[in-house]
Amino acid sequence: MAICTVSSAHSLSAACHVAAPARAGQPRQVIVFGVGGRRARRGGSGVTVVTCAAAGDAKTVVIGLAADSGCGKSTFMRRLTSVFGGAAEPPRGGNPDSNTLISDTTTVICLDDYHSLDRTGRKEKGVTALDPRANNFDLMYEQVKSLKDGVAVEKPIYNHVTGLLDPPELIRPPKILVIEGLHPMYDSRVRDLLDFSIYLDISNEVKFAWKIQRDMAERGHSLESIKASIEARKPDFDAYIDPQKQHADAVIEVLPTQLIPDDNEGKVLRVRLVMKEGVKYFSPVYLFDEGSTISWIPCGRKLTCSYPGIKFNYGPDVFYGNEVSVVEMDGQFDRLDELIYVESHLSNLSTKFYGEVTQQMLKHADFPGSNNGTGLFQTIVGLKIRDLYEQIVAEAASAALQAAKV
Ligand SMILES: Nc1ncnc2c1ncn2[C@@H]1O[C@H](COP(=O)(O)OP(=O)(O)OP(=O)(O)O)[C@@H](O)[C@H]1O
Ligand SMILES: O=C(CO)[C@H](O)[C@H](O)COP(=O)(O)O
Repeated sequence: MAICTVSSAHSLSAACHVAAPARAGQPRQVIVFGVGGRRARRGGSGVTVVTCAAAGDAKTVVIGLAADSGCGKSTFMRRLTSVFGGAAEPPRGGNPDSNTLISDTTTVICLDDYHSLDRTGRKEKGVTALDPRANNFDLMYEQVKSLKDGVAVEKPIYNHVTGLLDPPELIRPPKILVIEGLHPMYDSRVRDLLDFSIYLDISNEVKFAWKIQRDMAERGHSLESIKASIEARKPDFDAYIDPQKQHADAVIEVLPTQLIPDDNEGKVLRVRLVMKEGVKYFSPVYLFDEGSTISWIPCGRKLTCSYPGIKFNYGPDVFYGNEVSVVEMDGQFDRLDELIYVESHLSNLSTKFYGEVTQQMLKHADFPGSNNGTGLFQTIVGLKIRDLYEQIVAEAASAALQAAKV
């Protein structure tokens, strides 16, 4: 057991580095005397015991998922956690309005919890939740860093029911931490902590159609109020949220179909999976032949398609100055069990067995987007994240073995 003093209650992870040199296979405990910080000000003793990870332990892998509200983040998270098995649930016995979801492998935290202004505060100051001034990026950085370093944190909770900031909840370092919300890639310090980042890019037309579906059909909002809310958010969305996509390792773009001329129903979608080249532990998926440019209509004997059919495109491209590979699917599946035919023509899927993508899609056939490219590409990215995690763990284990030999 080592002893040290830190200048802020949020620097607990630093204590692990200064007080006890890491040894392979040996977790260490450090007693920390905090000389300031919130914990001490709240009347706490200022003394904390921190358990630090052993050298060679895989650090928490951190994934960032950015998107506007109502753009499918929760649906994507359900697909991702399902890839690892086990159900994701809010912290047991905690705040019923917690935004956190915990499963055996993953903890998903919602960055709305780092709003520094509550609903009334934003109204008084005339700022939206998308505005960086309504969010505490220092705390976001410190807590994500602590979790990545293997140290538990007391994370605030933004209560969407009351619009207030509730007392914090304890978050322990998981194997995989997903930070989802409006700003996972906005602050460069937080961005640098991410092992992989995804941006869900929903075009305005489609966002509007989904908002109507949820907020009008399911929540009783009027068409006018939905339009007004989208319009009110747009300037801040364009200024602070949308630019984050240039930093993403994978972008899922959701656009209106090009198979139906002047379609304005927004039911059939064209979805593009844009994958950055050269990202550590991530190799882009391809269709038929890596690096080539391909247009493929799979409809016919092996894939049933009704109007307007299905079209895939694949090829290299440049996205915000970065080399990327893009797989695109326009249209929707009639029969999900036939998806295996499409899956067998895609390579680098990081599946563990033949047909795993199809199996995952069939398992969640009731999730929104299961009959089109949104569900398909979210599932594929979920498998890629599992693969990335397994590579990082294997590398850490091999480093620990090396260290033990030395
Ligand atoms: N792939 C999809 N295809 C069709 N509709 C979708 C799709 N994904 C989401 N939706 C629609 O958008 C709504 C919001 O989805 P979801 O709850 O996953 O988004 P969210 O980003 O987590 O939202 P919020 O941040 O507001 O909680 C769903 O109720 C559904 O109507
Ligand atoms: O953009 C959002 C992310 O979910 C919300 O609008 C923001 O968190 C504010 O929430 P609420 O409208 O419940 O006060």
